[in-house]
Amino acid sequence: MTVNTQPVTESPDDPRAFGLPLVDAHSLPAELRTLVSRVHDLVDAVANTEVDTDTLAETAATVEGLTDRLNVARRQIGAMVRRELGDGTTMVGTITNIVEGETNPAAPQLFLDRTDEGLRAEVTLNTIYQGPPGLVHGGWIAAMLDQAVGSVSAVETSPGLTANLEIDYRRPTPLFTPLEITSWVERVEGRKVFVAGRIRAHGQVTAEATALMIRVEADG
Ligand SMILES: CCCCCCCC/C=C\CCCCCCCC(=O)SCCNC(=O)CCNC(=O)[C@H](O)C(C)(C)COP(=O)(O)OP(=O)(O)OC[C@H]1O[C@@H](n2cnc3c(N)ncnc32)[C@H](O)[C@@H]1OP(=O)(O)O
Repeated sequence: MTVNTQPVTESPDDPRAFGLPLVDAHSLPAELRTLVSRVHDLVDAVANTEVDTDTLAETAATVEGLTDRLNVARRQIGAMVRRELGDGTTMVGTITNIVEGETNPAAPQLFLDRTDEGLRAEVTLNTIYQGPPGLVHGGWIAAMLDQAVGSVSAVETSPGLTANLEIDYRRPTPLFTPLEITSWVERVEGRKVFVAGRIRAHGQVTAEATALMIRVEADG
C-alpha cells in the first residue's frame, strides 16, 4: 500500500517545490499509527528488559523477520507530512523527524500547537531519553528545543535551518514528569529569524534556548 500521494493544496512553502513528497497527517492509516506506538513501547521494553537469554534470542529472530517484512516498501528520504494545528493553520515537517515524526517509533511524538505567544507542547519522557540517572539527556533537551524554535519560525515566518542554537540548562529535567515546551519568535531581519524557547517541569524552568533560524527558499 502506498500513502505518499495524497493531494493537498499548493502554498508558497510547499515542500513539493523542493521536490519532496508530501502527505497529509490525517491520511496516514490507523494501522501505521498503531504499529508506531507498539514499536515505541517495544523500544522501551528492549531498553529495560532483563529476561533470559533464550527469550532474548527468540525475540531478536522475530524482530528481524518483522523488519524484513516492512523493508519491502520504504518511503523516499525527506518525505514530508502536513499536520493541522488547533487554530486550523498547518505545519509541515519530515515524516520521520526524530522529535515529532508521525512514523518514527523513536520520537516521543511531541505535538507542538499554536498559542497566542507561539507554540506549546506537553510531553512526558521515559528511560529511552535518559542521560544522567532519572534525567533527560542534555542533547535530547537541545533537540526538543531546536524543534520547538524551528517550528515556530516556520509557522510564523517560513521554513528554515538552524544556524545557531544556545542552550542554558538551569535545572535537571526529570523523566516521567510532564514537561511543558514553549517557543516564540523574538524578531525577524530578512532571512534571519531570532527565536527562543523554554522547558518547564512542575512550573519551573529547566532549560532555555535562543536560536537563529535562516529561512530557505525553494530556488535558493
Ligand atoms: C533543504 C531545506 C528543505 C526545507 C523544506 C521545508 C520544510 C521544513 C519545514 C519545517 C522545519 C521546521 C523544524 C525544523 C527543526 C529542526 C531544525 C534543524 O535541525 S536544522 C539542521 C541543523 N542546521 C543545519 O544543518 C544548518 C547548516 N548551515 C547552513 O546550511 C548554512 O549555514 C545556513 C543555511 C544556516 C546559512 O547559510 P546561507 O549561505 O544561506 O546564508 P549566510 O549568508 O551564511 O547567512 C545568512 C545570515 O545569517 C548570518 N549567520 C549565519 N550563520 C550564523 C551563525 N551561526 N551565527 C550568527 N549569524 C549567522 C550571516 O552572517 C548572514 O547574516 P547577514 O545577512 O549578512 O546579516
